[in-house]
Amino acid sequence: MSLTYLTGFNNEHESQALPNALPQGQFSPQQCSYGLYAEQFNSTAFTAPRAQNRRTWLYRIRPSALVGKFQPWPQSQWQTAPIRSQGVTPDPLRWDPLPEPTAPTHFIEGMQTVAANGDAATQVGVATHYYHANRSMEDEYFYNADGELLIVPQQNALLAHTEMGRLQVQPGEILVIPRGVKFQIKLVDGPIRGYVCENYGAPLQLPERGPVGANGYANDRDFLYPSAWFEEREGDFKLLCKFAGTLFQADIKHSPLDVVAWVGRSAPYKYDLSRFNAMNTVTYDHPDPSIFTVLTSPSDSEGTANLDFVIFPPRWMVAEHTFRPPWYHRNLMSEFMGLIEGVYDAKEKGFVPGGMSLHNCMTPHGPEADVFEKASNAELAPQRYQDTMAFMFESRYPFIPTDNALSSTALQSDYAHCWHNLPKLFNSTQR
Ligand SMILES: O=C(O)Cc1cc(O)ccc1O
Ligand SMILES: [Fe+2]
Repeated sequence: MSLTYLTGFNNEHESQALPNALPQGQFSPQQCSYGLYAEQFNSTAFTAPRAQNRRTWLYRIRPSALVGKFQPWPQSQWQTAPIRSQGVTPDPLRWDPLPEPTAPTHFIEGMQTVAANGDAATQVGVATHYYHANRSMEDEYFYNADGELLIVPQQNALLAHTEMGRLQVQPGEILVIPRGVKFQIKLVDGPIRGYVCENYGAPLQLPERGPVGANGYANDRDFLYPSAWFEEREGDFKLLCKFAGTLFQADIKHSPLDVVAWVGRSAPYKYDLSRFNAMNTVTYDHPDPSIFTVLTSPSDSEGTANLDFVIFPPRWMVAEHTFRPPWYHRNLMSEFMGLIEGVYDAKEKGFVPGGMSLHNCMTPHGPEADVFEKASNAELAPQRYQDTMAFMFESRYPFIPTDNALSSTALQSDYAHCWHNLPKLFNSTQR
């Protein structure tokens, strides 16, 4: 399917699916063209500073207020912080890909929470989820009042139908859906799976570039927003939502994806991770992974993110007289990782595409024993890391894994063994 997109991160985009549907010179005319209703959508406070303010004006067939009464929708696998878990542990954790559902399952039904931190009610922290879907959402629509969704497909493309239009996203690309935007996820070429970071905090933004200058990392122009598109569809549908940690459903007699025109900065967007302009050392030592930050959700403490979304893309490694893989380390920040494709440099075995790992605050980790041995003795010719894409959801708040994730058959019982045969190399008589 060929979709058209608008380019530029956080621009005030505008788009209309019918000519002259978008009012000119004002947002709220006495009567909108085509008999549309105007609706303001704010995913930041009215009074948020201009640079952070995200709002969109929607011109729609019916206002969002036309919806039935919400009732709880029993769906137990999507959980919300604060999480009370029996199994908190400072041990490093790693999972194989989670088992696929056997029953027909759409994107919201197939969302399983792996870990969460902070408290959604105070707009602090994030949750990490794993999704599977083997069927498209058809008569079900969804929005999340608890946070923004960063979706990282790992298997097969998905098609998002949203209030602002349609976006197709494949493994190697990401999709961000602002808090509150109504959407459906459709299958394109078979069952889908991947990762989600639900961000309860400040919306994701591009990190500063500092002395790197005016270019590099993720470039604004590579972020793609949808063109206006609408459904004029009536029937017996369900609007699902998550609010204050509970999933709800309401009857709705029309498609809520009925926005004919829109203008503003709060809209879903996608980004192709292969566009990331990686910076790295051309001299020596392994820099901190913050050089690979694609998007960040700041917290109230400068430089100490609620969420950093970091990738490990294909790249040249040229550091001289250097141990090139990640060093052994312990970190204030908590690190949740996933692998979209290929092999990750610190872990050649056991961390597989579709798998996950969790190294919480101060949990020591680093290269597995075989990688240490190999990298300590490798000839340091320039080397190209190819066909690989790992990522990290990094947060200042420790991730509390859910009981479901801790009792999953996919949890590896022997992960820490990857370091257990690191030899003692110390020899006080040999420098
Ligand atoms: O632990 C990890 O594998 C992620 C990571 C990668 C890196 O290159 C440096 C630090 C870091 O935490
Ligand atoms: Fe790490």
